[in-house]
Amino acid sequence: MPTRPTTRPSRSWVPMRPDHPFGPQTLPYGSFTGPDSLPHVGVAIGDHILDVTVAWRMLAVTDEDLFAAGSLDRFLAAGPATWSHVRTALIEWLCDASYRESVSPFLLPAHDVSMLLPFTVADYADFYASEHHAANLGRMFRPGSKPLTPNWKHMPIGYHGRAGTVVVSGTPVIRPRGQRRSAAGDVTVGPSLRLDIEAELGFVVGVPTAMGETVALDDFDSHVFGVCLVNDWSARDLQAWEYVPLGPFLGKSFATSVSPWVVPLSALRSARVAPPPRDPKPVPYLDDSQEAAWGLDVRLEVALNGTTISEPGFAQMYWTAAQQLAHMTVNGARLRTGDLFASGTISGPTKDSRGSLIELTWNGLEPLTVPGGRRTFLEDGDEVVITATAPGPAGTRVGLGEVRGTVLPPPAPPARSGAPSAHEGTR
Ligand SMILES: O=C(O)/C=C/C(=O)CC(=O)CC(=O)O
Ligand SMILES: [Ca+2]
Ligand SMILES: [Mg+2]
Repeated sequence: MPTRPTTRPSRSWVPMRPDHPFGPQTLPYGSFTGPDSLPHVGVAIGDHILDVTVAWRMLAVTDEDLFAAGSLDRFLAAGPATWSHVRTALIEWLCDASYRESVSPFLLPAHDVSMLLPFTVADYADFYASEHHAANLGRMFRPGSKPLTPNWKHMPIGYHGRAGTVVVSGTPVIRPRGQRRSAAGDVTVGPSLRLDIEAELGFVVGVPTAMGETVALDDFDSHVFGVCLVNDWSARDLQAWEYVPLGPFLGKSFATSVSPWVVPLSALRSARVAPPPRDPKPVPYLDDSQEAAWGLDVRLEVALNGTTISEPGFAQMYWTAAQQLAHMTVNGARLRTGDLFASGTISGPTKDSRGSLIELTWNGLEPLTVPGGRRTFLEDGDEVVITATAPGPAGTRVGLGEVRGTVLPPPAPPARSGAPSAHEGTR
């Protein structure tokens, strides 16, 4: 385990409450619509956003216009030396009061701006790294079999998702349509009747690899820039009918929401914790017993219509992000800047730490009561907000912000499908 740095980050001269999760210990990066209506890169500081696209041009003593395009893409690709150089400059600008006059003009009130998807999502993969979640889903999807499949403790199980439907927090989620099979065995087409959430962390790749290259466990920090929050919306009825034999397809490809802020790994050093013990010992490329292996003590909160329904903790995840990246590249598949891989649903051992509704309501048998009524799965109009924080240096908290989404009804089916009633089923 690496030692925890204990130096307190300097206070910022930007006015904010002292325990603000977006204090100078955090400095997450995002993209927003600037005053000129174009995308700009911003860094959150308290309740403000520093317009980095403009500030970098005016203040940085470098020719490199890293942030001109208004997305994080070029910065992500630039790699660890640049990430660290920029963070050092930002800390100086925002904590050294002698910069107040030169930097203040580039601060905007955060509530005035609209946030954009922070980077171009290249490939999107989603893992399944919580033992509690995997066992719960196994019990519900495969009753009569062992909860964990025989491969689960040998490799981080995952699937490739749909990068083009990754959306920024706040984007409405349209209830997906698709095939589902009733308990009686009838196959119908219609809006999902079992729309669910999955509370996850996403890891954002900056530095690419070439085809054939692999990323060893201890090379993780050379490639991965930071972390965001993910809600992997899931249509459980579509999923249950389609997933054998190739895994999730349309049940998870219609929308995946991410938080607008990407928190750099360097802000999460105080949140590193030892991963749980693994039994059996993983194969050599996944064996981190000789490495400075780490999980993250990120604590999430899931709210449905304004009421907290779960508080999952990331620290107990069985597989680490470094093991996931090593696994994802062991076959030589290349990484691209903007690859996003999510942890899998974060569920703990207790009922109030489960990261999906299918677990919280035990497959719909134990409804929850929230504003709006009793819920098993999501109704149209429901709003889900996932927030998270992690320990920062010297007693501070590092905020990961939030990922938010409201469910909208699907548009009417195309007219040429005729009278929908026979196959639409009912909601
Ligand atoms: O066990 C299954 O068949 C399905 C599991 C999931 O739906 C989980 C999934 O998408 C991965 C995760 O988020 O943990
Ligand atoms: Ca998932
Ligand atoms: Mg998804």
